[in-house]
This record gives sequence, structure tokens and C-alpha cells, in this order.
Amino acid sequence: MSNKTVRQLAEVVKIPLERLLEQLKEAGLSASAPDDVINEDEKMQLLAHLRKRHGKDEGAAEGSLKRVTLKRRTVSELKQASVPGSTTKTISVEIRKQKTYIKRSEVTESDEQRNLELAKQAVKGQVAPQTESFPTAEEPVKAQETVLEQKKEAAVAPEATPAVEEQVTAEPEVEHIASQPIETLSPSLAVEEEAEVSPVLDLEAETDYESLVKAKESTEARKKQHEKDLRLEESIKRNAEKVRQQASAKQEILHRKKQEESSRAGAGGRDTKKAKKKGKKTERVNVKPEGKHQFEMPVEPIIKEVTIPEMIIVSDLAQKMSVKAATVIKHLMKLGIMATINQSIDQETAVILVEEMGHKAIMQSDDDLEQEMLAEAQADDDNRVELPRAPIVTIMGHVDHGKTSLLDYIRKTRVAAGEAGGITQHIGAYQVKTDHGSVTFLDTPGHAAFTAMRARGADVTDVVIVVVAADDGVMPQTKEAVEHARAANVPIIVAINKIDKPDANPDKVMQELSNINVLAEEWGGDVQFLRISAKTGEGIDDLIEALIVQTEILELKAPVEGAASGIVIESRLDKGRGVVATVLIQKGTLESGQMVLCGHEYGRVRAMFNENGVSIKEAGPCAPVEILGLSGTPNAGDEFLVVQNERIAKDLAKHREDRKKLSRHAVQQASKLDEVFSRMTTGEIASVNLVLKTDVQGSLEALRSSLVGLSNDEVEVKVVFGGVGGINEGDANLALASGAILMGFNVRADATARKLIEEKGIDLHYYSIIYEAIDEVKKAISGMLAPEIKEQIVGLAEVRDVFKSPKFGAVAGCMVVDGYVKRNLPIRVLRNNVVIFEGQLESLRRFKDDANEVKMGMECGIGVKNYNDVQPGDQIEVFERIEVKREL
Ligand SMILES: Nc1nc2c(ncn2[C@@H]2O[C@H](COP(=O)(O)OP(=O)(O)OP(=O)(O)O)[C@@H](O)[C@H]2O)c(=O)[nH]1
Repeated sequence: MSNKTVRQLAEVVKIPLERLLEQLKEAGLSASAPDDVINEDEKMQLLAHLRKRHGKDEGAAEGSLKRVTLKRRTVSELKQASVPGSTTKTISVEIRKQKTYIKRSEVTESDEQRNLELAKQAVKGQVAPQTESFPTAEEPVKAQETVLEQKKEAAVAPEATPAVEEQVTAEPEVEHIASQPIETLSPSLAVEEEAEVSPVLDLEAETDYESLVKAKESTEARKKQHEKDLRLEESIKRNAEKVRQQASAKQEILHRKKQEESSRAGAGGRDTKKAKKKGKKTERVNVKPEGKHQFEMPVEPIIKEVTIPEMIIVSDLAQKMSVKAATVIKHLMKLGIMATINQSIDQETAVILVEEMGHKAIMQSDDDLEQEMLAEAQADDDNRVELPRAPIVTIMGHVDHGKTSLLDYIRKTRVAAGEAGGITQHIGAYQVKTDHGSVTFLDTPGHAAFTAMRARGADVTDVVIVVVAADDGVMPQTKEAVEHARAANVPIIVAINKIDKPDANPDKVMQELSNINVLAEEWGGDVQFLRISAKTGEGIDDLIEALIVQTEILELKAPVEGAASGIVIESRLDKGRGVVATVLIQKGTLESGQMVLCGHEYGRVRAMFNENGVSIKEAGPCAPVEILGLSGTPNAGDEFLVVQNERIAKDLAKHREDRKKLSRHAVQQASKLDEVFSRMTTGEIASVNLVLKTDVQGSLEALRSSLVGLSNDEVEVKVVFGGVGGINEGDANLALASGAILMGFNVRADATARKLIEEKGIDLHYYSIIYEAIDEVKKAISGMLAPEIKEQIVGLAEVRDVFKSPKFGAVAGCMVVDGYVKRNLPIRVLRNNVVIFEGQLESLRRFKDDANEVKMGMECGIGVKNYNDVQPGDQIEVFERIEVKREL
């Protein structure tokens, strides 16, 4: 606030000196010369005079002045050397600034609201660029906006200035102005505070000083508003801080809890540590808000009801009793059982253990558990209306007799003609529509597949077509097919094929079949015989007719309504589509999108296709369909059913998987020879089923008739299948499916059959004397099986080469492939799994030394006493005779 001379004032307010002198004179001030000094009071006096002269008092000014526009014009010069060394270029830049201030009262309520919002956003750090704001020096946003305005208005002088330079010049200018002390910008007038944003006033238009005062007032009002906003902002911040504090308090509690747990783990011994290492869940501790444990030590022992399935893993049992596995193992040791944490123990042992530990054991059979779960899974099944259904047919026969050709012919003519699109892919089953109804064919030709399915518990086939070539007659596999179909109690239809061939002799076929008790209707029997040609199609319609007739006799029925169930025919993993399973629906209707369980796999049916690859939404009984969406590939023969929800499907699948792991031998335990009598006496069985394999046809017939002759009033001895040759997988499957005992007379099981026999626990007996076999079965059915000497095979060696030795004769260079070979034990020589010699070892050598025993994986030289016909490829079986105590 300094005094100024009249000249200085005229310069500052930019009006001619004379005019100012005149105005001073009019106002009655003493200053009359340019160098006279004017003080603050005189300035105010001049101001009052000017107001009066324009007839404006304060009130009027207040009413009228609502908007003030401040302008500033600056001209500056920029020096620029474009290239180093060249002459410097001077650029003039003129910048005009304009700012409009709106009186506070004009600000509408909505503007205030928006301001409030802005304040809130500022707290959150989300201020959006504004297009309008107030001249509050504190707002950094404002300065930035001013720059934007300047940029818009900057008028570039004749020497065109690049936009970049313009910006460079304009920006610091504003910052500079904003930070300058107010006084230096407006030294002479009482509007200093405004000057921070409006440095130079254009008084030429005699802008009213009063309005500037008003502007000052409105700025104060805005400031107040701003303060209010700031207070709001503060309160928002405080709230945010509160929330933060609460969160960190929570964090603190969690942290403390963890620390407590880890300190307890440190003191709790090895078990807890181990459990942690393995990533097992440790017991959850509830912490009260004050950080206290909720757990209270039980005051008396808790007696639990422990359900025990047929087999249970030690760790699971421990968990059920809420004790450590080590405790269970300790108790098991007391019972004389050494078991590890992952081993399973049987139900009886588990019950004793549970009772011993003071709990109550509830025995639960796996079947009960599964039935319970299934009952929960399936809707009420009993009250559904059953309607006639199509027969399910399997085609069997000897190699090259025309099974595939017959299937192909039916498929091509029937399916392709009836359905648009024709055959697009292979599917394990397909349905043929006829005038009298439909027929479903299982495209798994051969009795091996048929029996393998049965062995897995899937008796799907209603009728078997046995194909016999008219030019070839009944062959070994024809007989096998007949026997397999009979073992399954399935009616047979005989198709005499290739009747178009000149050398066809259907009568011969009929004759041969009658020899194995397959008698044609026209010969007084009960089997339909049809003459067909899979090549020309002759008689095939009649064959289908015959099938329909057979269906009528069988009165096949199935419910159409309700949840579907059936059998898995085959499954595969498709690269593009995932698991593809072909299922045959036996009951109910399967709909796309339903949850299904197949063996130990499950999933929602994502898509469904019929045998022609056409997408369908639902399928009824006897329809074969491909379904997508299962969790894995189920086995052929697995049962499939629709369940209510995924949880049940998952539980059942897991239960089945566990059961499979635990009880591998459960399936066939019921068919042991030494259990025959006890099962007979309990009324469980009334027949002894046998599968016989012999070295020659003669011994087969002799054995068969002798064994069947053992039947009496109480029990029937049935040979479900008899054949010549080594025991193969099909024989093992048949024994499994028909609950039969396998008997090998001078024959052995091949590797695959051995694996299956071992896996399923099938009872297999080898004999080399017919009398022995008969005697054993006789004793079994009369309950007289006494302790006796049993043979146990201890090793098997394969003959790789044969050398002639002057001392020992033929010496077989062998590799021991199983068990061990011992010098003093008896041996047998096998060729193609048939026994060709039984005797003793003459010599056993490793390199040039005599050996007493040679183990699996080692080579040795074997000389067989009194036998010189050993050949490469033969097998030498070493066995010992041990005494077995029988328990009936
Ligand atoms: N002339 C004539 N040839 C036939 C007839 N049926 C089949 N064949 C021929 O017999 C041969 C064997 O037929 P397949 O259908 O492959 O016999 P398969 O029983 O399925 O044979 P495998 O699958 O090996 O067990 C093929 O060359 C067929 O063309 C027929 O009715 N007449």
C-alpha cells in the first residue's frame, strides 16, 4: 500500500494523465500536477466520486454486477536456434487470457451439488477433468484448466509459432502468475486479492470498482463453500480411516490366531507337523472376538457310533473315531495285526478294534451302502408302467462265417434306407426298424465280447444269432458260441449263411448242430433255423421276422417313463469331443442335460447322438446312444443310470472306486471248489458249474461225462463249457460270468488269462489224471474234501535255445520268466500251454557251474531227465507239492 504520483497512477490504470488530473479535480482532490502524490485516502475519495458521477451506489452495483470478466494480454518473444551454429530466430508470441467470474448467488443448487460430488471424488482421488470451475487459487485443477483456455485463445503472431512452443510459453506463465504475491500485480487498487488471477484490469471501459468489491465478496462466499466442502472431505476421510482401522484390527486377530496355531504345532509333537507338511487340514480353532478359545476339554469319554464298511483304511477308521492313526495302529498291534496307515483292514477286525476303543461299531455292507445311495439317487422305480420293447441281439459264430457281413447288410439296407444321413460313424450298437417293430443289434460280434460283458455283470442280450457258413459247417467256435449262449440262458436262432454259394450244404449244418443238441423246429426241436445270404440279402427279412417272433415269445417289456438306466456298450476318448460313451438304454427315457453315473464315472449329458450321428434330445428303451460329458471312460458292461444331482453321482462314483480298490477278490470268492459243500448245505447253490479245457478231444469227452455223472438229488454238476486247448481270457471270463470253477486237464492258462484269474480270484485247478479231477469234484460235493497234497507252481522258464551235450543229452538254454527254478523239484514241459511231458530235472546250470536255484530274470541251462525233445519256445514249469488243510 504505497503512495503514488498522479503520473504513476495514470500509467498503472492506463488512462491519459490529463484525464486523471481532470477527474482528481472533479473529485475535489488537491493533487493537480503530474508529480503530486496521491495517498490511499485520496484514492478512495476518487473512487467514491467516480461512483457518484455514474449514478451507481453500492446497492445498485450489487444488484447489477453478477459477472466479471478479466482479461490479460501478453506479448513475449522466443529465441530459437534451429540448427547449432545457424542464426537465432526470434518468434513473437501473443497470449490473451480471459477469465469470467460468476457471482456466487448465480451458482445454482445443482452446481453446488456437483461441487460436493467433486469434493467426494477428490477424496477418493478420482477427480474427472472439469469444464467449468471457480477461481479458487487453491484448486490445482483450476490452474490446469486455465492453461487449456489459454491454449485455445492464444493468438499466434505473424511469424507462425508451432503449437508446441505456444504451449511451452503459456504454461509457465500461468504458474508464475498464480504464485506471485498479490501486491506486486495490483499495487494501486483495492482489489489486490482478485489480482492473483486477474493481474491487470482494463479500466478503459471504466469497470466499476464496486463490482470488484462485489467480486471480492463473492470470492469470500465461495471460499466459505470451499471450506464447507473441505470439512465434508475431512469427514469422508475420517470415515475411510475408521474402516481401515477396523480391517487392520481383523487382520491382527487373524495373525494372532495363526501365531497361536503355529506355537501349538511346535509343542504338539510330530504328528501335527507331519500333517502340516503333507498339507493336511489341521483342526480348526474357533477364536472368540476377545481371542479366547471356544474349545473346552470334554469331561467324560465320548462314545461314537462308527459305521464300518466291508473294508476300511486305517486312517479313515482313525478319523471316524477322532483319534490319531498311530493310536489305531497301536491297538491293531495289540491284536497281532501289523498294518500301516494306508492299509485296509477287514470289517471283523475293524469292529473288534472299535469296540476295544470304547466306541460302538455299526457294520455296513457295501451293497447296503450302495443300495441306500442308489435309492436316494433314483426316483421311485417300482410303479412304472412297462411296455413291450425291442429285442437286443448279439451275433456269434466261427471266424469268416459272415458275422460282420450280416451286420453290415442289415445296417446298410435298413438303417440307411430309414434314416436320412445314413451311416456316418461306428457305434457299438444300432437299432433296425421293421414293420413289426424294432430290433437292436449289439455290434460286438463273437462270444468272447459277449461273455466279457456278462463277466462284468451285464446280461443285456435277449437273443443270440449263431451264424454258420453253409459251405463250412459247424466249427470249434460255432460250438463255443452255442455253449456261451447256453451258459447265459439266452435263446438261439441259427442263421445258415452263404447259401448263395454252389457248395452250400445247409442240411449238413443242421445235422452237425443236432449233434450238439441244437435241434431245428422242423426236426422237432425248439430252435429257429434260417437260410440266408449276407451277400445277396436272401432270407434276411425272414431272419428279422424270426427275431420279432422270438421277442413275442419272450414278452420283453420295459418302462418308458422315468429316469433312464442301462448298460455301457463301449467308450473311448475322442480328441475333439472328450469322453464318448455308447450306452444302451434298458429302462426309462434319457434326456440331454441329465446327470448320469456310469460305473465309477459320472457327468452331465452334454450332447446325445443316435447310431447315425444325428443329435437327439431324448432316447427311450433299447435305443443305443452316444453320450458326451462323462468324467472318464467307463468300462463296457458298466451299468449307467440317471441320478438326481451331481453330489449323489460324485459320492456313488467315489464309493464304487473305493470299493474296487479295496475288494479286488470279492467277485469270485463264491465259486471255490472247497466251498461248494458249505454253500450247498446252506442252500445257497444247487449246482456246481465247471469250465473244462483239455489237451485232446478224447479226454474232454471222458471228463465231461464223468463229471456230469456226479450229479445227485441235491446238486447238479454242470459243464458250462468244455473245449480243447490252453485256457484263454474268454474261458476265464466265462468262468467268472457263470460262477464256474476252471479246470485244466494237461493244459495251462496263457498270460492274459492268468492275469484275469489272479485279479478276479477265479478258482483254477490243473489235473493230469482224469481220476484225480473226478475224485476231487466228488469229494467237494459230498463235503469230504480231506487235507491233501496240492500242487503249487513255483517257477516258469522259457526255452530260448537247445544245445546238445554229450553228457546230459539235450540241454535247454532258458530264461526264468516267473518265480524260480530249483534243482530238486518236479517239472513239466509245456508247448502252446499244453503239457507234453512231466518229470524231473537232470541238470541245472548257470554258465558252466551247477546251480541249486535260479531266480526270475536269469538265464540257465536245464537238462530234462529222460526227455530229449525240448524245443525253443517251450516252457518248463517247476512245481512243488504242498499239504493243504481244508476247512469246510
Ligand atoms: N458268397 C458269400 N460270401 C459271404 C457271405 N457272407 C460273408 N461272405 C464272405 O465271407 C468272408 C468273411 O465274412 P465276414 O463277414 O468277414 O466274416 P466274420 O464272421 O465277420 O469274420 P471274422 O470277423 O473274422 O470273425 C468275406 O469275404 C465275405 O465277403 C455270403 O452270404 N455269401
